[in-house]
Amino acid sequence: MTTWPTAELHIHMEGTIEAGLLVELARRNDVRLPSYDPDVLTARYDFADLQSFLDVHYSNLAVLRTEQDFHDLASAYLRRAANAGVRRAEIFFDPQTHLGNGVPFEAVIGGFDAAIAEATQTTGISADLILCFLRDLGADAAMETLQAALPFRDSFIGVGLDSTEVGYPPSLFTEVYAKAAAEGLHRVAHAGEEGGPDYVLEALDLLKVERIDHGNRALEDPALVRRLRDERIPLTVCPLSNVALRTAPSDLAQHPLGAMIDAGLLVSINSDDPAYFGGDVAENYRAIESALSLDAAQLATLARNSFESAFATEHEKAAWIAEVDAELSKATGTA
Ligand SMILES: Nc1ncnc2[nH]cnc12
Ligand SMILES: [Zn+2]
Repeated sequence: MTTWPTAELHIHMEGTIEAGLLVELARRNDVRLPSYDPDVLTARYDFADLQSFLDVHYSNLAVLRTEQDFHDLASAYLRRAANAGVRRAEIFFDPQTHLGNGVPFEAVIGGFDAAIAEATQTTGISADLILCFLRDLGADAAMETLQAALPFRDSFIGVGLDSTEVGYPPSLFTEVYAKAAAEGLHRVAHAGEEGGPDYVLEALDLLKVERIDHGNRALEDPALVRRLRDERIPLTVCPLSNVALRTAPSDLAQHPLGAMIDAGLLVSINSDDPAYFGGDVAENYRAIESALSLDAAQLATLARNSFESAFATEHEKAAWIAEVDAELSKATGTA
């Protein structure tokens, strides 16, 4: 099977913490875990919904204490990503979680920045950070976080919105996103993962986002689907995440990606929190390929979509898209 060159645009750095590293960091920092056996920890990753995942996820993040920890987390992800075909990664991080754990911004950003610079040197991967606000902590906390982050403005390219969705609509964050736009930051938001199509509309109209993370429930509103198609608004879709969090049917063949492709939407394939949901981005491509019986041309379109949706230069995107085209020629024997 082909490993497609891709951009990974929906990936939470904290959600890449494999159980082995989790245990290593817990021992390093003397933090209690329910078990110190990575297999036992992984076996407990069985989620009823988004919130039940978030509870485990945030609790695990107590193991991240020092700049070295953040460096090691990012290095491990970037190495795996490069092996999974990722040429460009736009990586979410949740500073509020770490600030709440008493870790200074400098340690988080310092560790991530160093790891990204090293990975770019060794693997050629291109990567940038997107600072996410935890929507359940509210708009005032988000604004404070943005202000606290501005001294590190050069270390991230945009802002996002994640965590518990239902009950925390995008409209709450209008002012924060306006401030981010004024600072020249890109804007994305999780919407339509558990929340309805109205959350997607608010993210577009009030937050002026450039991409929607997930967006599955947009399909419930035909006028919104037409708008997403006509305006080529990217959706960063996460198939294995949706199955693991039960926001899509357990049979991947029923995943809304098929309908999104049929509707002509600008969809890309992503892993979300690969340490918890059973696969990296390449495994998401493979799972979707077999569940939806996609052919090489359709997979190449998904890969091209990911680059088209990325916050990179047109020159970089064209080079990556040429790699996809070369891979397609190889896969179809037309090289
Ligand atoms: N899938 C997801 N939805 C919302 N917040 C998240 N944080 C990490 N993964 C998330
Ligand atoms: Zn996500």
